[in-house]
Amino acid sequence: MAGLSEKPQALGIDQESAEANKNSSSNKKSVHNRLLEKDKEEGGQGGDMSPSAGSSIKRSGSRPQLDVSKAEIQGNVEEKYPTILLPNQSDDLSHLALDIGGSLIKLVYFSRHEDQSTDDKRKRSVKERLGLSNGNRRSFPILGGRLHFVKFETRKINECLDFINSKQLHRGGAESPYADGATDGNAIIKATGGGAYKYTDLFKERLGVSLDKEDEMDCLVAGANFLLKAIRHEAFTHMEGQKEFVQIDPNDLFPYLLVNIGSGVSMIKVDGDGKFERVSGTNVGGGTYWGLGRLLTKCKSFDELLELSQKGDNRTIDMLVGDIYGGLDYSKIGLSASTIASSFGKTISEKKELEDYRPEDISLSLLRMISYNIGQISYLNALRFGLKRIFFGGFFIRGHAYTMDTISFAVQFWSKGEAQAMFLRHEGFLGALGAFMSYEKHGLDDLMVHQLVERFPMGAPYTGGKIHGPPLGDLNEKISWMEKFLRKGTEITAPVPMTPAAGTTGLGGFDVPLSRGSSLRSDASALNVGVLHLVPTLDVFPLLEDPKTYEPNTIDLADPSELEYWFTILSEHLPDLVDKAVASEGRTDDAKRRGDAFARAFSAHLARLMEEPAAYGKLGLANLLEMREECLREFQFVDAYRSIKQRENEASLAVLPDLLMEIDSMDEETRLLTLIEGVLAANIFDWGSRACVDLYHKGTIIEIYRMSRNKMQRPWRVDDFDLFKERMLGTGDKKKPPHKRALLFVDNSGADIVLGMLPLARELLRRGTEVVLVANSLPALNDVTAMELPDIVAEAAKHCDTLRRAAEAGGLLVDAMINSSRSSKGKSSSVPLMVVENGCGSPCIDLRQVSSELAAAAKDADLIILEGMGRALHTNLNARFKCDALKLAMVKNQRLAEKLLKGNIYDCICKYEPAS
Ligand SMILES: CC(C)(COP(=O)(O)O)[C@@H](O)C(=O)NCCC(=O)O
Ligand SMILES: [Mn+2]
Repeated sequence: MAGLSEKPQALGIDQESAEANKNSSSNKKSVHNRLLEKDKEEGGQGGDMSPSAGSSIKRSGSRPQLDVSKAEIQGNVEEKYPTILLPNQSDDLSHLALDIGGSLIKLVYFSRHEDQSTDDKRKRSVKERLGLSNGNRRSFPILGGRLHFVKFETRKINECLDFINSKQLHRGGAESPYADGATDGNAIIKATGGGAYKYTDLFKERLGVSLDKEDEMDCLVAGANFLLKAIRHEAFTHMEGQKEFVQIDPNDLFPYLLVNIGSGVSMIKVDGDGKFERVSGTNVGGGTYWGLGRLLTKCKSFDELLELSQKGDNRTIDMLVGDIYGGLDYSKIGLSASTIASSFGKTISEKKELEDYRPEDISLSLLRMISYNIGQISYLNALRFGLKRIFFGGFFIRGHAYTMDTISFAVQFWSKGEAQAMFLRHEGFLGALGAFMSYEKHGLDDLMVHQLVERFPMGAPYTGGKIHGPPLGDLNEKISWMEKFLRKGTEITAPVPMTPAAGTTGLGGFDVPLSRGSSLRSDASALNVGVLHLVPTLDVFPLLEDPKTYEPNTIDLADPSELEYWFTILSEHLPDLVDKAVASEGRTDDAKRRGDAFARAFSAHLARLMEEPAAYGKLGLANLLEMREECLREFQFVDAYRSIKQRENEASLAVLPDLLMEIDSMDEETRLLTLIEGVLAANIFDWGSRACVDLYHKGTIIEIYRMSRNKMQRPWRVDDFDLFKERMLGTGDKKKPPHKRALLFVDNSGADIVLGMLPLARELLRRGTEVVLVANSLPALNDVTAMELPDIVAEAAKHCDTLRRAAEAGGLLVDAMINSSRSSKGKSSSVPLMVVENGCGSPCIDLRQVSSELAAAAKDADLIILEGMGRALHTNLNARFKCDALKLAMVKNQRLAEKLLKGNIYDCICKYEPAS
């Protein structure tokens, strides 16, 4: 019987190793503490502090056991064994794990991310004020680093060994001081898969490391559990060529069926972390497809066979219901004429030999037969155990659209639409990730979705679903690589047109899926796997009404026309952006070279995403805008709009006193309206909008600002001002208490912040509301950053007592006021003005991942004001909050104005939503 006799992958739970693991992790803490104590006794100099012989913990002998430089006590110093943070200690962290399969070697490795965040005065004062500490770092020693996913063909194992060696991954990474030293032969790498046994000697010989074998099934399940809980859109469905990402609630994940399709197939019922049972399997799997396919078609590789199937037509091989019923459906039992009645059934009744059949058709029939069979058995097992979800993984799938479609069809067909097959973006890395997680506790399994950010470095569009090439060491190598690729030809970078959404081929329930189009590069639909950044300081914004249903993006790029439009906009903006970026670095030759490489890299990302919009996961406009900024940073452009921002700040600060005087001469109601108008008008200074940039050639900053203010006519396109005014000023005798704390999500530098948001902040402060200015952590276009804001506030405060007192009270003016004759510090009765960073480096904001500073500041806030197109329109227009929310933006794009608001460019929105 299928799946029972041979058990090609009958890997059960290894009780003994599970026990050993349990013991070793419970021992770990005390050993660790003992080590610390011992180290303290010996003067804390580190040195050779390897655990005593006989310890159950296997540690690499190739690296020092403890590096206590810059050690810091965390948490309660009164505790007997306080946790000590060892920022330079890498021994705790194992850097590499492998899954060595028959055809592919998968690597997961960790690199420590240099903590570039500066602990400046602003940060320290915010931390003090909000009662923040670095506490969460201690429970996640691995955080603050990155996980990389790389694969090699097993037959080219030497390339893999070279890669490990060049990056010194077996010695703790190239940054480790021990990278160049000789190993003493005790270094250990966790590995799973058959190759962990087969290549033990080779690893020892070439790298001097031992492979510590981990059970394959343990690893698969651990990897799948981690991914499904920690990556927001890890799972997706695949029907008729369309991928749709599925949001899995980490608290409602279990039980599920994991179907791993390797050479054979394992079906695993997963009930929790480390709790699983292999409930079934089938010996008809990937090996069967490849083996039979090779014999029947003479193909030389699995990929070649798979590629052949894309051009096949299985009707020449398979016996369909219609073949039996004279072209008719067997409608009584619900079978259409095009349903496969018998795989390969047609070949029995014809006087044809193997050579008479097209290899393409054979490959397709075989692929459908096997995928269909696996889908059916999987569904029956899900039914047997009452499992709602089936996740498919394993090397057989390897992101192949047609395979996924066929499995999905089978599950849908047999379950009559009740069940759905799901696939995993990192499906190839489940085992390697699980092996990585089997190292002693490093906190990876405690990670939360919001602490992970996936980024796609410049190589992503080129590697696609393919095997990784040699490592690129530094920026110069990256640039040369880009240049080389451009010379080599365009076949890799050029977008491959998608097959138009054709109709079905008339094959009924198992029609050949659309993804079979021959014009589609075979791996084009495969998904990229990015680098996972583990960021301990990210949090979910606590004022979101429902984080589970929150969707940051307003624009749905699943709509092809939207996608094309925004891709064109971004491509057209590139030359100007490169020009600004190169200018920001003094137009040196080096900057020009980096500018070119950036333009190529970003264009390649765009081309890749045009080819496969889901290649990097769920795609929204915010992701594209952020990727552009990330790509600039990758080529070391730290702040492309630096000088523009400075110029605009200066010009605006010069007119601020006049503006404040004008505002102060107004009655309360006119003042509030003027302030809101001011914010909307000043939001015109946006270097990311093509129309605005064209406008800047037509006048000075102040002229444009005046023009914009003069055009502010109500009603605005969305106009809730009266509602907001009522909340702020009350009606008649009915006054409402002021808001306790307002979070102002500020946008652009120059007039936008100085003449728009600061005067509004001042009004709130005057009314007794604490104000928190929330600004970007990193530059994006001409957006003001949290680092820049204190100086701007200090300048503005020279013209305004309210701002000065509030800034002092908020600890913002420590430096600026040092020479002040006033000594009101500490005695001030003013409510404070603070600046917090938002955790982003993008013009948009995803409120599921904000800085812990912002999350802490939000706790006492009862009003939030989101300003600008990026934060209030592209993202968050539809977001609902637990507190009052005001969304203010000028729409600086004609199409968006038409589409979203049935309006015109330069229309404004003032959307007020009281707390629900
Ligand atoms: C990048 C932006 C979101 C920045 O807008 P902001 O948040 O500064 O108001 C916006 O400029 C934009 O959507 N630009 C692209 C569209 C265009 O050029 O028309
Ligand atoms: Mn902006």
